Amino acid sequence: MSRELVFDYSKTAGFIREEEIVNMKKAVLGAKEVLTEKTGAGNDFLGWIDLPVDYDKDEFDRIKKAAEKIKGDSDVLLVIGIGGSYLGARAAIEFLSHSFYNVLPKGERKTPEIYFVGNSISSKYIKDLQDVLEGKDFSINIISKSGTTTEPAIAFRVFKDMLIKKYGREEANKRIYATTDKAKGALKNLATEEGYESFVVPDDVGGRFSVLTAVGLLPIAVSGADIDQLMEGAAAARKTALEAEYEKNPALLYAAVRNILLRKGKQVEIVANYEPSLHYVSEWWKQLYGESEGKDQRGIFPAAVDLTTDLHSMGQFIQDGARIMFETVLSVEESPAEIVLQKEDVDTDGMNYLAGQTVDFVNKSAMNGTILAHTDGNVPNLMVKIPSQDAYSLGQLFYFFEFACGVSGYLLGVNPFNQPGVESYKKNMFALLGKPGYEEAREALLKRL
Ligand SMILES: O=P(O)(O)OC[C@H]1O[C@H](O)[C@H](O)[C@@H](O)[C@@H]1O
Repeated sequence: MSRELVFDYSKTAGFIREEEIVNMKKAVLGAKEVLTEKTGAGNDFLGWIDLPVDYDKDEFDRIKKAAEKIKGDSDVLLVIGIGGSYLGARAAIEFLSHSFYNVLPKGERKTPEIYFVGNSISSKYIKDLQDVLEGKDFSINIISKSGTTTEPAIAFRVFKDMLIKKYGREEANKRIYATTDKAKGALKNLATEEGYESFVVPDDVGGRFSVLTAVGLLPIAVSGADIDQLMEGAAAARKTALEAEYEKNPALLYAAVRNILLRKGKQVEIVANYEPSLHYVSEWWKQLYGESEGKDQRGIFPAAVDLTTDLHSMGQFIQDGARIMFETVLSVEESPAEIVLQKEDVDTDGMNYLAGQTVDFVNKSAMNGTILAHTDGNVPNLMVKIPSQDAYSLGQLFYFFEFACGVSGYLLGVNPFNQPGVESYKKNMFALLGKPGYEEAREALLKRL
């Protein structure tokens, strides 16, 4: 079986004519050139394009060493970050690891349980996590490119304090790993002062494009996943994205098709998976496309469903509600597990007709049936075929989506690499929190509350 990721838009027939794809070629190749020649808006944030082949090898080795240390001295790794500083790692770890922490697959070495915190400001969540840590050895990976984001900074205060109480400051500092800017920001200053081992988020890589830097790689390595394979998969997808002709280039075709659909009024893209372990891949994708394209009153709204689960809740709307969406299915071609259904003596539940079939056959039948039902219901369908649930395939998937996102953003006419809109809530929050310098805004807001 081929190891290459496949983009299949054959189920858009009836919505898009092949001629329309041909007509987009010039614009897509133009957008690709703007991206790769670095002549467009946001061109100081394109470090991710060459990351899979041009990364800091010394740091990569340090990441592996740090991961080994954490595996050796910690039952738990806390990953503190938000947005692009946690979604990629979480997507990868859930995609690649066992679904549960309380069992150990045969022959596998126990790796630390990994919990994400700092991605919300929930007292209950923090307290519950403190309960989990009771009596356990743990380390912290605090991740913030800016080093000043409120949510992770709050969580870091709480868990750093817990770490120091448990181990004393000196040992605690050896259990803290800071991934941040190479020179600036509050976190960098703290890391320097306290002597935390530090990893760098390169200046020219924005948060949502940073999964293949230390941001993603350290937690992913701690989970036991193969980060060499991840980078190799990404390098393969990079080669295809840069070199393959338009007609055979998954990233370029995906960018073309979604922009054609948008221009036909399809303003929502629903990414659909059929594996619970892909839930956070969809979340990562939502940030990538939402922050990159949703600006200047433009963009496709990125949504996601977990199927078949959500067919029993959102399925009605997708099939029959306002016709504003298209669907992009993430299909894992080969399931890593095989469960065969057994025949029962008395067929009370009427399921004996499936005896001898695998659960994955049922899943794929549900998927194929749903795709046809949704296209019958006027929801154009795109498909991203992921060869298998391994690090190489995931590396390809990450890169494919990133490259397509850059091209798609330029096709749309926006700067795909900034996120000015995110600041608005922060300003209000700082004012309400009483942060120095926000006094005037505070007065104005309090009147409105
Ligand atoms: O890594 P940080 O600087 O803490 O940023 C974390 C996240 O929050 C910001 O507000 C941005 O909207 C995201 O793009 C970013 O990934």
